[in-house]
Amino acid sequence: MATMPSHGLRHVTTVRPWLRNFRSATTLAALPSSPSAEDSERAESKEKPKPKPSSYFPKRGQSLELVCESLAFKGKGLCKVSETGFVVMCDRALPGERFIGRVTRKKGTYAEVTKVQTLSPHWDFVDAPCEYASYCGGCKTQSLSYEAQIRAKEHQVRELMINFGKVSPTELESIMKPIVPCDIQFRYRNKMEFSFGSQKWLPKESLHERQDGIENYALGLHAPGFFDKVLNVDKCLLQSEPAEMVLAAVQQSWRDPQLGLSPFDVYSHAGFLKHLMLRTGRNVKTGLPELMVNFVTSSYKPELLKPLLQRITAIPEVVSVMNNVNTSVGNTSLGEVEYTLYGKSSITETLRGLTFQISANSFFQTNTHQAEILYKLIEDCAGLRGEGSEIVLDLFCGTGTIGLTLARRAKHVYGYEIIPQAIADACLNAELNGIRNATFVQGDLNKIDESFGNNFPKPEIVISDPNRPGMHMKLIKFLLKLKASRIVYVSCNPATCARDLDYLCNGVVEKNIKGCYKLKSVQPVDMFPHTPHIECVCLLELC
Ligand SMILES: C[S@@+](CC[C@H](N)C(=O)[O-])C[C@H]1O[C@@H](n2cnc3c(N)ncnc32)[C@H](O)[C@@H]1O
Repeated sequence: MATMPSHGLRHVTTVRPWLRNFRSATTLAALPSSPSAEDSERAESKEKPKPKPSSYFPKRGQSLELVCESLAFKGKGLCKVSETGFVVMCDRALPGERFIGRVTRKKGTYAEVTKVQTLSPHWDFVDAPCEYASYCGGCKTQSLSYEAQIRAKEHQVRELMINFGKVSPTELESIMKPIVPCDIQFRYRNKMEFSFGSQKWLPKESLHERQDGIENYALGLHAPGFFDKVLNVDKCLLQSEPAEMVLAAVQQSWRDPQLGLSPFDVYSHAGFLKHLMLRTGRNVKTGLPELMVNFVTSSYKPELLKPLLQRITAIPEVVSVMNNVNTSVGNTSLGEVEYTLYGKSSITETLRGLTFQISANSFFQTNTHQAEILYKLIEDCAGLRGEGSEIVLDLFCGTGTIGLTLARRAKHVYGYEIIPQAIADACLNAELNGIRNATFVQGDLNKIDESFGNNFPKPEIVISDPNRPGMHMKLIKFLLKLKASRIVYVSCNPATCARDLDYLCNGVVEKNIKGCYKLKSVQPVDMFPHTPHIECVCLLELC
């Protein structure tokens, strides 16, 4: 389908008042307001007086006609109620889309709506290649052109850096680099986890087709907001071709009543099959893909899996079939015990010239292609002299991938991580690559005390790659006291990233904490096309 014509609203870049509304309802509520943001808000309000958004609050169940202005937190569409400017967030509303939304939830100073009917479609429309795109929680923006997706992500980072990071717009202009797009927009994921379920999720219009028993079984992805319902999928365009073949082979046979297989039921806790995890790596000698299939089951009954095993091991890329047994009533994919049903117990992948061994439960960057680019950016920011004289502190090191890629040019790398298995993998990966100047330690970085800095020599470079909540204040205080020359902050959540950058640069006045860093660069990277996720690599230098 042809691209939809754009109109005047498309290039609106200063929509900051929503952040003021939105901020108080997020985990960032405690942030002091940004003078630069307030100044620009004041400037805007002088130009165009509007009724105070706080004086208006739509009722639950109320229908509103809305236009989505941009994408915000979690990729939700940001809209403002006409006349009042009141902020409304809507899942799956895309920029430019005019629609009727029904208010479902009031959240602090904004409301959430669900889309009832699209009146006119969004800008930059493209046909979504995946048949499940409009239901699946994975790819929410597949029908938005890729160019528009990355523009929206870049815009989001810019807004957050100005409003939460308190970087002035002029300064940001000189330090924020254009987002690095992902050249591969499909088949980029090396890991997919599908769930077995006894209740198939159906779109509203097909609910009358609901059947009982086997017909209601599903293997696929949880429908957004439903822990008990699974959207049955026969393919997923994000995974590799061999993984696609395995999924098809399992789908063709697992419901056969003669096999006696049943999905785990989250209510009755009966049933055998919990998850199907597919991981794609690469044979380091041949460069060809190799695949691990991991069945997560509620008990250990290998004879039940035998017929499936026969089918999937006929696919040449399958080199490992694992069985993680999780007997708990919960539905997590981590097994208490792990069995190798076929082939090897791990697969391999290469990243920045190093080899990594990946087992069923070890963490590894899910987009290997883009991780190469991300890690190169991190290396560039770290700016190691290469004489082997500098100490690197790798915080939130996972399986040590970043630290190990830097170890070649460093004197020593010290990595910290909370998950013991990840630390074990990091040590194994160091050994596998003949790296002896790296030490990985298990520990909770949210619980460090005064003595933390005694565990390693003073580093010149700190890499910090926290998960979504960002860094704990204890760690911020530690870094401000440590005063390493450079901090490379890698983030998968630009909101908490902007907050932490502000703390490191400007301190926290209420807590009498002084900042001592200067933000030198902000580089957004798109690791996951069609999803709301945004990665950023930021460089801070000691003032
Ligand atoms: C975004 S991942 C980064 C992993 C690694 N740097 C990489 O690139 O592969 C964040 C890591 O932080 C770890 N983590 C989360 N909370 C932690 C905490 N409180 N203390 C230490 N590590 C933590 C997670 O287990 C995870 O491995």
